[in-house]
Amino acid sequence: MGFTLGPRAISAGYRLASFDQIGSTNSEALARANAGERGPMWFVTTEQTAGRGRRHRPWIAPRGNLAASVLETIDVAPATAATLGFAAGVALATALRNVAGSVSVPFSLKWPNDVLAGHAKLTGILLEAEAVAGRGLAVVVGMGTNVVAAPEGTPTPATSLRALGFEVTAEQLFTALSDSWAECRGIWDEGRGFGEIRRRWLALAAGLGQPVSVHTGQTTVSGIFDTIDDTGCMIVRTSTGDSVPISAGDVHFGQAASARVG
Ligand SMILES: O=C(O)CCCC[C@@H]1SC[C@@H]2NC(=O)N[C@@H]21
Repeated sequence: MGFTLGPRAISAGYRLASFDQIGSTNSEALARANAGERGPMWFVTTEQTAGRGRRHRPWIAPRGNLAASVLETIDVAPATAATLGFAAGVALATALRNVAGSVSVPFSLKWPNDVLAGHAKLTGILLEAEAVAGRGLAVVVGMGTNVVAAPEGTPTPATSLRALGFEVTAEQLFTALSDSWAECRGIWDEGRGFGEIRRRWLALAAGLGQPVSVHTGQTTVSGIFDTIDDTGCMIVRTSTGDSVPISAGDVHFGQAASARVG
C-alpha cells in the first residue's frame, strides 16, 4: 500500500513525487535540487527508512505517518530562508485544525518549529538549504507528523492523531497541508511577509510569557519566553531584565526562571 493521491490533491503550481517507501524525503529533495530540480515540488511518503531530525537526530516513524518535504528555490539570504520554518509551523497547525474539523484540540507551536497537541509533540520540522550554482538557494522544508503512532522512548512526550482520537490518513492530512503551505508560502513572500507569519505564529505559540530554559549546546538560558523577533530568534527575558536572543536550542518549559547564561 503506497501513498495514493488524486491529481488535484496538491495546490496549483506544485508538483508531487510520492513514494511507497524512501530513505528520507528531505534527502531526496536535496538530491533532486543538486541534479537541477527547482521546484516547487513535494516529496511525500508514509514510510521513511532513514528519516532525519533536527540536530542530527534520527526521525523514527512507523509506517502510516506522514513525511512530507517541499522544495522551493528562492533568491534570499540563508538567514531569511530560515524564517520559512515558521511559515511551515503555521501551515501545519492550520492543516491539523482543518482535518480535526469541529473537534477542539489544543494544537500549539513550540519554538523553533514543533507542533504540539497539549504538551506532546505531534510534528517535527527540519529545514535545510543549499546554495545551487547560479540559481539561488534550494530550500527544503521537511515535516513529519505522527498520524497513526508516535515513537516510543523519546526524550519529550510524543503523541499521534490516532491517539488523540482522529482517524485521519496521511493522504488527507497532506492534501490539507498542501493548501495551507501554498497560502503561508505566499504570505511569507521571500521574507517580506514574515511580519504576518510571525503574528500568526505568536498567536499559536506554546509557553509565551511563561518560564523557559533553552539549552543551546554549551549554554543554558533561563527566563521568561517574551517573544520571537523579526529574524525568528526566541527572546528570553532573564531575571536581571536582559533580553537574550537565541537562534537555536532545545526548549524546556516550566523551569525556574533564574538567569543563567553560560
Ligand atoms: O523534530 C525534528 O527533529 C524534525 C523532524 C523532521 C522530520 C521530517 S519527516 C520529512 C522530512 N524527511 C526527513 O528525513 N526529515 C523530515
